[in-house]
Amino acid sequence: MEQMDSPVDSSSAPKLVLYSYWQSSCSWRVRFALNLKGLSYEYRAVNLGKGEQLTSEFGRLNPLRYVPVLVDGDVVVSDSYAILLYLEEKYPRKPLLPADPQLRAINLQAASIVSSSIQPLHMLSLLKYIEEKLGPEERQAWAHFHIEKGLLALEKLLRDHAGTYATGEEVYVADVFLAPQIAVAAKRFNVDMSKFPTLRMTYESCNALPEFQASLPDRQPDAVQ
Ligand SMILES: N[C@@H](CCC(=O)N[C@@H](CS)C(=O)NCC(=O)O)C(=O)O
Repeated sequence: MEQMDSPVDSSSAPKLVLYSYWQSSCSWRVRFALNLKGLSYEYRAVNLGKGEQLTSEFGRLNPLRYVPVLVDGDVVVSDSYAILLYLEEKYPRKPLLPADPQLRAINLQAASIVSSSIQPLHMLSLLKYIEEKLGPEERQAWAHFHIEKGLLALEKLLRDHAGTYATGEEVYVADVFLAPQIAVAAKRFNVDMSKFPTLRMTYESCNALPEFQASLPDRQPDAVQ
């Protein structure tokens, strides 16, 4: 596994370690959140293509064998949703959840739709399985159907709350989960984002942020150009 530093400020201690894969949207969420909070971290690449998640070393960190995993001293947290909530409590600067209960619930709901009802239905291992059992066309049709279903729900959820970002004028956890998901939908699965104007607009706002730019897959140390 490669070890490199993230491009963000290096003043915070103790040093956080993020196990990540450049193309993983779940890892991307955490990279974006760490950057928004201005937290520096050591990047440890886990090459999912080469099966490095299956090593016994990685299995000790996350028995589910998925990235991301965050290590903060003695604390090991896997699952991007749990990591986000951990970061929010441990490092409250630049809050990623709003104080208003309704807005907070909408942010959590949006993050949950991405992490429970979209990404798990197009994850690599599942799509490989579908392709093996049913063929490449079914793989693409399955992914498209579930991504569009989730994005439509998000479009409806957010259209009355969005401002520059998903729930107003501040970047919150809804954006942290949405922006990588939108990029993957459009670039990897050719989803037509013009059907989701609110989501597309929030993506463009995130894309303009240096914290998001630094979290892009091809800016990571393990990226293959
Ligand atoms: N709910 C988990 C999902 C983690 C997950 O699915 N990670 C993917 C990359 S985005 C993975 O490690 N896949 C490896 C595999 O499918 O073998 C999270 O949000 O962190």
